[in-house]
Amino acid sequence: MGQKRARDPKAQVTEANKRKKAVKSDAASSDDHGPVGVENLNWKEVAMPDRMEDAEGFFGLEEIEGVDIIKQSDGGVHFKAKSGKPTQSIIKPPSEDDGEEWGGFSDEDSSKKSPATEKTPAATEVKEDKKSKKDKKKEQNKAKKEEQKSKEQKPKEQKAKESKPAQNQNIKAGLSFAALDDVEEDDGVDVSAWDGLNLSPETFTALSKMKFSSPSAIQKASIPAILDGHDVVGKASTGSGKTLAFGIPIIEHYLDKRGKQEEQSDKSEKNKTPIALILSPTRELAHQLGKHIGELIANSPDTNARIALVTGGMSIQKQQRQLATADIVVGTPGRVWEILSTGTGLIRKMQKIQFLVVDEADRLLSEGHFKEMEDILNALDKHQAGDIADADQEEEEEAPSHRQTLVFSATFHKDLQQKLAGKSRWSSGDMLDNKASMEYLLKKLNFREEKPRYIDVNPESQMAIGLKEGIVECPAMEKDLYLYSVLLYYPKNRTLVFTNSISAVRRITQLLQALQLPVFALHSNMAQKARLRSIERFSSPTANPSSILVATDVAARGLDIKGINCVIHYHVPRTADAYVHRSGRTARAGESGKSILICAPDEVVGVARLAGKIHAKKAKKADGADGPSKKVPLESLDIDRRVVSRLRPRMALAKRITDSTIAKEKVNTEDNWLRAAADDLGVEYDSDEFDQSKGRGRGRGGGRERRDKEASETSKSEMAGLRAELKQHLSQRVNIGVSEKYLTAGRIDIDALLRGEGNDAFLGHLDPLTF
Ligand SMILES: Nc1ncnc2c1ncn2[C@@H]1O[C@H](COP(=O)(O)OP(=O)(O)OP(=O)(O)O)[C@@H](O)[C@H]1O
Repeated sequence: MGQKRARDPKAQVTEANKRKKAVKSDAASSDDHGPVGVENLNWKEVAMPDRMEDAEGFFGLEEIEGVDIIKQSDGGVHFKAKSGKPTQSIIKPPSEDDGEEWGGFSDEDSSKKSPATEKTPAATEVKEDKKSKKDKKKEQNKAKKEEQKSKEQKPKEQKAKESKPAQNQNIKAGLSFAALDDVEEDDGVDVSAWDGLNLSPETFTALSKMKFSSPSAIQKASIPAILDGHDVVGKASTGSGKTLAFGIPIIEHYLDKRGKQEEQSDKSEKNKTPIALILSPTRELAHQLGKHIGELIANSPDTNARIALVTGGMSIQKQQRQLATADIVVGTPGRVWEILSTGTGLIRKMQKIQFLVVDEADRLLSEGHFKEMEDILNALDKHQAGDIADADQEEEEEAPSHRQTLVFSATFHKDLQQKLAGKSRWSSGDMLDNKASMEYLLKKLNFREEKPRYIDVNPESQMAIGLKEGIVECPAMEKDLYLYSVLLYYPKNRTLVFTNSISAVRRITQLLQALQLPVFALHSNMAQKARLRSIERFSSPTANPSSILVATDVAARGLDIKGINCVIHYHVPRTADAYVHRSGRTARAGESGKSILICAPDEVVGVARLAGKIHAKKAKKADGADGPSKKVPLESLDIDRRVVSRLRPRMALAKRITDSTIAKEKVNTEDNWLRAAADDLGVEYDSDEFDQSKGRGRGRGGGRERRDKEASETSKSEMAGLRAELKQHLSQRVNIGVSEKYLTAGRIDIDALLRGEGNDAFLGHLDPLTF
């Protein structure tokens, strides 16, 4: 099997590589050996940003330097290397032959392959004698490892050549371009800590290249159980590697299945069925899951598993095309169901999946996703279902599921946890309330085993080990000021600010922009491309290290952005789970991070209760006492009063600018709306008359309307004045008690100031916050 895999590299890409090899020697010697053809020029692949993966039909880009183009009298074009002789090639109109670069998503030439004899990975597999299966696999792995070792001893040059096909294959899979950078094979780390997990050499190589030297606790516990064919319910803290806990076994299954198909010469694209459906509650998370598993594939030699991303906000036709040849489908329930229900036979294909993964299960199985989840789960288990028309008419028939169901989250509320762990019985009854709906969906998951393996690697704490939690108390009307102060206290931190509403995201983003901070917004009313763009700008390694993302809870779950040092809860989260997930955007994968709640006095009691709930087990253990501890593990952070008072004038100006901009936008939108309505009714619209009639109405909201109106009436010159004044403030450091006349009077470390050390937002000594 190993040999076959070694032979498998895609002919197309190998061709391209051969071409490149020829080019390099041609180009290098063009001076000596005469002209080179257009296809033989020294083209270099251009690394594409991740978001290009969504560009319709855009496959890749190559560039070339140092070539002169000479026009001929017959209309042809010659090439000449700048320092060399003219070349002979003539640009031809594109012909079919020129299409060799384009592979798209159905790039394999299925006509060359023998017809498929689809072998469904059925429940019988799990009943196989596990011991003999394991022994067999161990032997295979040993052989494969030896083969891999001998490969690794090949000269570096040759290895580099071999790594190319894997790169291009993954471009075909439409995933992370970031992962496609050339990785030197000997750049990997020692991965012997993964030895006991019975993984393939391909996965070992990928883990080594990804520098994952050892499995996380959830990976160590879940991977063997999943490889052994069990249903698994996995609970582990945020950022602890749950994605690969199910991603690795899926890829292992793919490699296994591909091996079997190779043995049977069964490679038909047409009869291909996906092996896994991974459901996620948000689009961003689905993209990230695809990207993360895509990186594993990209780093795994000769592995060409294809991932289809099926989320809203993107072209449905493209997703349908991708889905037809996908090995792994990652999506949000709404769009997945939208595509499945188009009646093109996809349901029948999806019924053959080996893995159903429900990520962030407590969210997916609760309100909001009920209808689509129910539809998807029903469709997966319908007997002989072809398309939705058939499915609707058929009698619902329950059959034991052949697939494995994998359910993961950092939080499972108690009831769900007990049900999943098989500790309490399903109740039948009224399906209308939320709890009953969840129970109903749980039953619909249709585990293949009576009791799934329940793996909880952190029963005591849901929070990441490296996370510090703090609380800043402030007057209710001064949250903006305190938020700004905290941001200035931690100037070189990448910070995620959570609010409870879209309008707050908009307002705070504008406010911080007015204060010249590098800030981006994320909420569900933004267009999908804008959402992804915000995340990309915020998370890019080249982004400002002080970048701020202001978001609703759409960013609370699952998002894995490297280098977030600080999470600020501008609004107190509505539930304890939301607090856990929001805070979990920092201190990931063993890193450290801070989570800071900004609290008005009347929110403090609720916050203490919330924190007590989250830390109850840990506190109980520490105290050795019964019941929740009174000690709340949130550190109280004291913001220096001088800082607050010195920042007040800036904030007042920034607020006036922001309020006025927002009010103007609102008035314009309202005005446009009323004008359109008046047009529709065929009446004349008079804004003054309308304002007067509004003014006659009394009651709630009148004050705000008046304020909005006043703000919207700030003239252009007033706005310019406000902006100039604010600019003036922002051009100076915030002086916290230093005489600027006598800088050398001893209260300031001049050397440090000249070296640019310390917090350059302030002038004078500032005690750092206690964590
Ligand atoms: N074995 C490992 N060693 C080091 N880093 C790892 C390992 N496995 C995964 N990671 C990294 O850990 C980070 C978090 O992983 P992942 O997103 O899967 O966490 P999670 O448990 O799903 O978090 P959440 O609950 O927030 O969704 C990722 O950046 C991933 O690359």
